[in-house]
Amino acid sequence: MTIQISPSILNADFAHLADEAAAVSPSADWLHVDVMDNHFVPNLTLGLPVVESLLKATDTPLDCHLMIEEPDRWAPAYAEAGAGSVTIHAKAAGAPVRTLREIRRLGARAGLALNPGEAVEPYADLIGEMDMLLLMTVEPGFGGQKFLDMVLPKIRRARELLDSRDASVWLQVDGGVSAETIERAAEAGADVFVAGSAVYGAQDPAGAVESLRSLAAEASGRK
Ligand SMILES: O=C(CO)[C@@H](O)[C@H](O)COP(=O)(O)O
Repeated sequence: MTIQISPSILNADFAHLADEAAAVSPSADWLHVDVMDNHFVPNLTLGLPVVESLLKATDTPLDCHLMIEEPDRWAPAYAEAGAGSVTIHAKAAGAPVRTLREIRRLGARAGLALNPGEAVEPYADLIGEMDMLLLMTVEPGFGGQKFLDMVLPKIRRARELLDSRDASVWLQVDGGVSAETIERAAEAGADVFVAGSAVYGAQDPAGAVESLRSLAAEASGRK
């Protein structure tokens, strides 16, 4: 599995999203879009109209992370609009299997997300329904939080579980990922890294993406 970096635009300048996308586009594998509804998480960000505009403004595929209630109702529209990946939260979904299948049917990669305190084992039977498992390494809602080391054992368990069922499923981590923490997450088995402040807080966002990629590749022994 190759190392992939997905800069989070939560930490970008929302008044200049097209420019912010362009600032990482030579290096980033994805652009991570945090959709928050102020119900599932205590923050409100953006929704489908902004995603539709962003899709026209960049060639970098969008990795839409839905931190919303009723993802079963809303997720298909993001896939239909052209997002490359759509991730729903397991505990918010009433019918996760149906929704993951619908996301795939509409041509996007389907992701399932777990908060730091949620175990991975109850979702083992859903592995065949997903293209990516997202393990939050902070409580969802805000950028700039501290990486939670307590999630590392879960990353290791998830990696083993995924490899034993379907090694093609990506393992994403999101929250507090930086030059100081990415090696620990990569060693534990993550292969897709969301980074907000570590990229958009840097003088050279594209350079920061490349530095993170090198650190993760070195730590994991993968390219
Ligand atoms: O989903 C979230 C926060 O809920 C993340 O995507 C953050 O936007 C990541 O920001 P940093 O922790 O990297 O600053």
